[in-house]
Amino acid sequence: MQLAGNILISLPETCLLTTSTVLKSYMGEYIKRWKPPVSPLQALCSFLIAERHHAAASAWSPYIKVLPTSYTCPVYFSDDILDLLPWGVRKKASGQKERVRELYLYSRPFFSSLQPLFSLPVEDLFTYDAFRWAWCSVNTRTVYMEHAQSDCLSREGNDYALAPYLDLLNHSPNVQVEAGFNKVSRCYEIRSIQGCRRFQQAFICYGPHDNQRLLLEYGFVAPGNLHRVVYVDVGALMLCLHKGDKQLQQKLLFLEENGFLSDLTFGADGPSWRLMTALRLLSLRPEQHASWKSVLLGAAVSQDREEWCVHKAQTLWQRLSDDATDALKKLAELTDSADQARMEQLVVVESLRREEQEILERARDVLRNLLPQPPPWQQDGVQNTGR
Ligand SMILES: C[S@@+](CC[C@H](N)C(=O)[O-])C[C@H]1O[C@@H](n2cnc3c(N)ncnc32)[C@H](O)[C@@H]1O
Repeated sequence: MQLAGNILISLPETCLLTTSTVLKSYMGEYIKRWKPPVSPLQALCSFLIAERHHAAASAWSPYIKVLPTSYTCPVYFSDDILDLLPWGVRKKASGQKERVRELYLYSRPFFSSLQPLFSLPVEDLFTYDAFRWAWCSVNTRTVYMEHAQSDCLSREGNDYALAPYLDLLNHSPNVQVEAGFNKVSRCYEIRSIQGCRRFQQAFICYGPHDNQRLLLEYGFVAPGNLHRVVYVDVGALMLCLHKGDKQLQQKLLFLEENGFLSDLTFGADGPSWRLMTALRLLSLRPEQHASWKSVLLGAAVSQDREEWCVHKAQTLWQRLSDDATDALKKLAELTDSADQARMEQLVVVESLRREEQEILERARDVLRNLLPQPPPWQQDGVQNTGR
């Protein structure tokens, strides 16, 4: 039985951990005094680290105790595991790791100012490891809740709320919910719209995310995700292009200016429209310059250019497929000597790569059908009788 329209969970405002909680706490005065103001994210991370240290003495202890002690998000990955990711998400993950470390280094003077609150040296408490844990706790578990800007905090987004108990809900791409703070009941409410069934595990949807985004932000992959795709990066695209094309740079610039050099993908239903459109533009001969604009609007130019595009898509497909197979081989080698934490990270990466392989398998069949089929007597296993 569907639970459409029913409230799945309603959490009173007093149970939410937000920047208001932090500003009203023992840490509030320190934050208010600090210049330039710390960001809402820094404030929440600092508070989580301090509360974890206070253990049973903290009012938030029942919550902190059930938080994961470590995460399978890429900020925890060592370089050899990052190297197993597809190019685009690897680049984003490395950037994210760098930003978290920079934020930690930037926050250290503020952490030092908190020394009067602790008997232990703050350097032993506010370590990079603790900061990374707090950052992942905020990044993977907060719900969106707008707050009024506070003069004591920097102007960066102040829309985080840690919501104990409510944050136990896992993600499913197949459900629809409505979530938000109800100003009348003063509760954070999640209402089921579609996909939740009585007596079954309740899921919520974190957003229409593909698997790379889920891995990057939440440290997991959803098998069979209806938003799953395999990305084609510009580097791979360049490798399969004809270097003798004198208009190549001009074409690439034109594609970039029109937003056609990103989000080029293969899905289970084959190469995306954007990928085929970019290839179509790249396929044009010098004398077809007049067709550039119409191609971006979806026009096909000629049968031989269409075939060129499908062949290039097949070359790209092969590269992506080889890359996934290669990564899975290397992954198997690392698994042999992995401890539990690394093993959990490898399982997530393996799951991403296997999903990729499955998408590509399906895309291959679609690609085959895009080429004109040879007459029956030229197909494998069919004898031409000469009649
Ligand atoms: C808001 S928490 C959900 C509760 C979490 N499962 C727990 O036990 O604390 C988000 C985290 O749960 C995990 N998660 C959520 N949905 C998942 C899913 N469909 N499959 C695997 N892990 C999932 C991921 O580790 C993610 O970062």
